[in-house]
Amino acid sequence: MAPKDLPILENYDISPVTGFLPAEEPLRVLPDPYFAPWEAAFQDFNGLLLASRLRQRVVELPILDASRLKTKAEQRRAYLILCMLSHSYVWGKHELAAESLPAPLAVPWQTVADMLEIQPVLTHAAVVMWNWRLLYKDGPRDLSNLDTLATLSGSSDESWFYLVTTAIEATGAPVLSKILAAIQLVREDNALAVVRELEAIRGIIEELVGVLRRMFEKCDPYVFYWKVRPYLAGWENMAEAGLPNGVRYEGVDNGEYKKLAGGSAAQSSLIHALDIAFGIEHYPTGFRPKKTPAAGSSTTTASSPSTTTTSSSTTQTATAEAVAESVKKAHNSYNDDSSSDMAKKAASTGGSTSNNFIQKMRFYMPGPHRNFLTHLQEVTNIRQYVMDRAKETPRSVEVEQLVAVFDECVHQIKVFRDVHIQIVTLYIVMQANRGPSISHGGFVLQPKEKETAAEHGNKTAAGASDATTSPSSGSKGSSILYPQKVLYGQPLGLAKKQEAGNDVVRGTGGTDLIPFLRQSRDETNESKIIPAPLFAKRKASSS
Ligand code: HEM
Repeated sequence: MAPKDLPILENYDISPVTGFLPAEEPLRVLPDPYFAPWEAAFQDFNGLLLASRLRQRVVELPILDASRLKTKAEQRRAYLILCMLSHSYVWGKHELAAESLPAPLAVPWQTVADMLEIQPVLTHAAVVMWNWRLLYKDGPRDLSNLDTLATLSGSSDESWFYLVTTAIEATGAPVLSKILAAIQLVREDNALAVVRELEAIRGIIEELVGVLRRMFEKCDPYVFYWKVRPYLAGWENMAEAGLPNGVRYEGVDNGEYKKLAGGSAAQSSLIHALDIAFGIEHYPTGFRPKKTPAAGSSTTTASSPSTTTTSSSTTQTATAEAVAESVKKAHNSYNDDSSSDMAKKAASTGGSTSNNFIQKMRFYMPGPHRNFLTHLQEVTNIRQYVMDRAKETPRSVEVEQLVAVFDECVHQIKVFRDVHIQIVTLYIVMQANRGPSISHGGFVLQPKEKETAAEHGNKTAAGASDATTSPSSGSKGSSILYPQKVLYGQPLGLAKKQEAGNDVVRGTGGTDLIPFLRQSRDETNESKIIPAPLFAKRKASSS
């Protein structure tokens, strides 16, 4: 049977030059004056939020007909506006979270999300891929020439946070054509040419690591954790933040609650494409399939996630639908299960599960990009080829080179994940452990804390204005000099101080963050053809 055709990037809304980023700069304003009320609210929304008047402004908005958005560029601009206004509305500024989103936002948001085949919740696509402009029109898409169109907090730290990620997408763009070229060369059994493509890919991944490291330069971890991250949160696993059921979208699906995860670069199709190209598989946290290191290679005893097993004879559309369904199932199932339950389930079914957080993140990508990943999964062959050639005895120089460069690529993805873990440790774990520098963490007091304060006869504690004499959940009194010692009960949103002795910090999807990220890194490392310890030894001796 003839192998399935390789995907053509342009058919999936992907540019060979800019990758998953649109080839043209995102629109700075919607051209149709009909949408002027949205643009006006968007222009003012940072100020309205600060003045606690955004919610009032939102309910005054008309319910506009989003089907009038004709081009993809217009739909993306509208989606960005509606994502930022809606997350600002739900989380507020020093306000209790709102569990109902008014129709002027909810109705068009759902319509635009359907048009883009994405979810009506803030995503990586909104804030990273469709939220940039070039400072100099003819300049590069890198950190010397990029600015954001909007931020939720109005801070340059938030801009940098998005722009580093935008620059990663731009830097990684050429990798997509090279992956496809390598797959074609494998089909032609042209090992030497595959080596050349992989060398180029290795160089690009190294560049990605370089850009990622620049996060530390201009994004302050405190600002990120306490002022930005709370707004990126979605409404899944947010009971503690006051949204146990998610958010009701008024005028949509009979006003049913939706539980949707918030924005995360785990939704970056670029990183998913690299994982697929190099055969890196991820499993639920706590569940690791057994490895059988044989002849310098490693194979998993667990069956692959469902996306890897789709028959290549099915039509592209049917396959895309099947996989969309499987991603949806992974999403729902992930919502229902804790990661340890999933691990048990995975173990009891011989490891056959696709309920991994990373897999679930495809649900939050734009439809064409998700479909591209599905197609790529169906044709990926590089890893299998390198493994097969590695079994040859004796190995030719060419095969030695092939194995070495394949492992170098995987190693760079592993280094990317190492740096990412350092970032998450500084930007999330350490901030959560230190606590906020104002005692209420910048969040509104919840009624029960006010009552508790009143019961204690401490009048000033009920207001957030005086941090010097307030009671806290943990310690007695505080000093304005050492405010980080004291928190008023549970602050809202994702930003919260860790309780002493509790070292579990959770991600937006409810994952136990560090074990999840470490496992993802280790799964990468273990995907080398030459087992990782041997690879390290060889690398040390060659340098
Ligand atoms: C301040 C910077 C960053 C922070 C604090 C951060 C935080 C996180 C967190 C908490 C997760 C766990 C999943 C979740 O709950 O969303 C995650 C996953 C992930 N992040 Fe980031 N991230 C940052 C920057 C980036 C950048 C620039 C990229 C580049 C594309 C990236 C790519 C990923 C990927 C691919 C995952 C999925 C896990 C994996 O594949 O190993 N992150 N990140």
